[in-house]
Amino acid sequence: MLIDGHGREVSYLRVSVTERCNFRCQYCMPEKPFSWVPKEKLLSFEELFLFIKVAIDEGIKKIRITGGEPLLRHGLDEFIGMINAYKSGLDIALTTNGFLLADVAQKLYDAGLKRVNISLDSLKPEVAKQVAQKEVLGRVLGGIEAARLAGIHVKINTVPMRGINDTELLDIMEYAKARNMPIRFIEYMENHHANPDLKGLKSEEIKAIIGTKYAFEEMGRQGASPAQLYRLEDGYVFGIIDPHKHDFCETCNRIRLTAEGMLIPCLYFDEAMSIKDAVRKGDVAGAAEVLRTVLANKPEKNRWSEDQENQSSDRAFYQTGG
Ligand SMILES: Nc1nc2c(ncn2[C@@H]2O[C@H](COP(=O)(O)OP(=O)(O)OP(=O)(O)O)[C@@H](O)[C@H]2O)c(=O)[nH]1
Ligand SMILES: C[S@@+](CC[C@H](N)C(=O)[O-])C[C@H]1O[C@@H](n2cnc3c(N)ncnc32)[C@H](O)[C@@H]1O
Ligand code: SF4
Ligand code: SF4
Repeated sequence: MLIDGHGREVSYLRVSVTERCNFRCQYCMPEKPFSWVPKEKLLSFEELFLFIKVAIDEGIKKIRITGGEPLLRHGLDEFIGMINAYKSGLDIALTTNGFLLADVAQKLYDAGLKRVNISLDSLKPEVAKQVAQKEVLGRVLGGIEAARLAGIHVKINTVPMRGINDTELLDIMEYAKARNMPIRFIEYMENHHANPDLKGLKSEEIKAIIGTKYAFEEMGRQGASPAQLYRLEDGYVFGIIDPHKHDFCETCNRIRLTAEGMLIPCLYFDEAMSIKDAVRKGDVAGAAEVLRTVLANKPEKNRWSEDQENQSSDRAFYQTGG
């Protein structure tokens, strides 16, 4: 079992397999970065897998593949197959923008992927284009349908933004509800890489919008999940991820690994330690040592939750994987 310096059990590893992306979302990567990490600095799937095995042996039970856009990396199905074959009963999931999903959904399912979280910020082609700065909606919706058809459990992620998609939150929720897919509204997390003019909606505002049409009751948070859950009268459950609240980090159970091998203890802060040397030498004990050190130094909470206005993180979401 992995316990961090604040006594929290850490059992969830998020692995970013690339920082590159085919979208330029306003809240994440509105402009192409000055340079990408050169290929030789990225860890191969074999190197990532070496660390993942160490992490599983130490107590990781849930692994989420993310990015950048993870489906840009070729052979992702084989990578998932490797993890799936290593230990039974792991919760293996993917977070994707869905654009490239339709063609690979069945292969991913066959490799062992049972859950996918797909970002959907609008059901209007022109608004989706405004957010991602590319014509995307048709392919994203196609990806969602293909994943469902393949038998993958789909969850929708939506970032509510003032003046962009705030009039559509009910429609997006109803789209998810009609397909029996859970939805999470994610509060925009201020970061220095995003469009500086962007304003996110806070949890109270999101609830007020849903409340104009539906009555719902608060269910609290489930286990270590960051989402606050709400149940409509007909039983449908929606969630809000609210990192600006103080209680959000109390049950944090996760760490993040980037495509170049930086192990990140918290999404907000810049601190990280590299596992690259250890895995490139095949040094299992060294990799386990880095893991323990990072856990010992995991921050108690982020700074989005502090009372000052405009707390903004230096971390790029496309590098950490969100
Ligand atoms: N601040 C903060 N935000 C998080 C954290 N984990 C997830 N989020 C936010 O929630 C978004 C959605 O997360 P997903 O990638 O769908 O993963 P998840 O919420 O762990 O998904 P499930 O496994 O389905 O519960 C992330 O991209 C972040 O924006 C966290 O530890 N801290
Ligand atoms: C960084 S993306 C990576 C995976 C994939 N490209 C995608 O968009 O789903 C993971 C998640 O982070 C969320 N995200 C990115 N930047 C964010 C921000 N500034 N605030 C809140 N959520 C953000 C996205 O909406 C997405 O659900
Ligand atoms: S949120 Fe995902 S899809 Fe959008 S730019 Fe970031 S990594 Fe790409
Ligand atoms: S912000 Fe940091 S401490 Fe809080 S839940 Fe996310 S990773 Fe954990």
